Amino acid sequence: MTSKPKIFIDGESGTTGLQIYSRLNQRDDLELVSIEASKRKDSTERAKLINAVDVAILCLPDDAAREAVGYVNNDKVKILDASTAYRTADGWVYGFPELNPGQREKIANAQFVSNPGCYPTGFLACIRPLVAKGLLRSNFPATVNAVSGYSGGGKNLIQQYETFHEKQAEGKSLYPYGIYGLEFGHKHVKEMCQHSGLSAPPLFVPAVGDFEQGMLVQIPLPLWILDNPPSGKVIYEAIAEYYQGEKFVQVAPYQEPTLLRDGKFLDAMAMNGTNIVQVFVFANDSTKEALLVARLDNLGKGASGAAIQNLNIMLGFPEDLGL
Ligand SMILES: NC(=O)C1=CN([C@@H]2O[C@H](COP(=O)(O)OP(=O)(O)OC[C@H]3O[C@@H](n4cnc5c(N)ncnc54)[C@H](OP(=O)(O)O)[C@@H]3O)[C@@H](O)[C@H]2O)C=CC1
Ligand SMILES: CC(=O)N[C@@H](CCC(=O)OP(=O)(O)O)C(=O)O
Repeated sequence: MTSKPKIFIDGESGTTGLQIYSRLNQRDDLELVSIEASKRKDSTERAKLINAVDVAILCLPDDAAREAVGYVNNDKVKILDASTAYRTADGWVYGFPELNPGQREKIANAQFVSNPGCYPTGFLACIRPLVAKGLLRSNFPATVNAVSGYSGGGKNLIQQYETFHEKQAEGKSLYPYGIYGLEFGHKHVKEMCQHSGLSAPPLFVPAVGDFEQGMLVQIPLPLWILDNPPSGKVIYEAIAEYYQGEKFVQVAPYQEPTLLRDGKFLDAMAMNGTNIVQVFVFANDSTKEALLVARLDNLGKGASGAAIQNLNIMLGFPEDLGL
């Protein structure tokens, strides 16, 4: 590798691509290679650039990402894919460094790394430690209720919301909070199942809200269905121990009311602009109920921040450079 690694972002003008670009553009330890605007979707030009850099970051819809991977003919080029296309594929390393012991080393040594999805990042951050430590059996029937800011839907959804905001005075309406994915089988379910270690797919109900960025992922735990239900404190301590020393996965103090706005509300936007996913454990031992919540910026640890963290690992740089 050259002393200044070359990076190409395919999809540089999309929501995820732009955020990666603006963070990398401030660094002088990398050389950003850009495609001419008029050739943005020109396959010959894209293929040429992909094979001419040290790392190509794909910030594209799934089909275009598959196309880009098909162009790779240089085994020295590393690919970091932000799309859903390869998150459960053989031959790819899952880019969630904190998820399992040894995951960082796998990312560092891989040619092909898939950047995790925003919702799966929240789900996996909460559930993986409990499955890995045997506190939840692998056939636990997990459910996930989650809300994302509208930037989670990329340029198209952003434009729909922004158009609505501009025309609001004319009485036009757009959903302030809407659940979706009601046919089930959302594109993230397989990813959540495979990387959590659960044997059955979680029942996942995503939602979008009228705020641009931010995300809450909730996993209710009806502990009374378990033979030996752990207490809330035991769950908290298991997760806190799993992520001890991690900078970008932070476990919030147990049942700490000052973390709630007005002592009541968990604000979806509090991690915006950071690469941190926060994990919360709420529980009532007498009713044997618990709730795990992850809070993250869907474009931070849910996309662009995670991509930069992975890029740093892939290049052998300190993991938190530029974050
Ligand atoms: N938004 C989010 O919160 C997250 C998104 N992701 C993933 O990142 C990827 C990109 O998403 P996002 O940034 O939101 O999407 P956007 O729609 O905002 O951006 C996608 C970009 O890809 C470009 N593009 C589409 N087809 C091609 C092609 N054939 N060749 C070159 N460029 C192309 C688009 O250009 P044009 O607009 O001109 O078509 C656009 O600039 C997706 O796979 C998504 O799943 C990951 C985590 C979170
Ligand atoms: C609000 C919204 O529409 N969100 C998108 C998920 C965001 C995304 O593109 O998925 P990744 O994070 O896996 O890339 C959706 O549900 O399809």
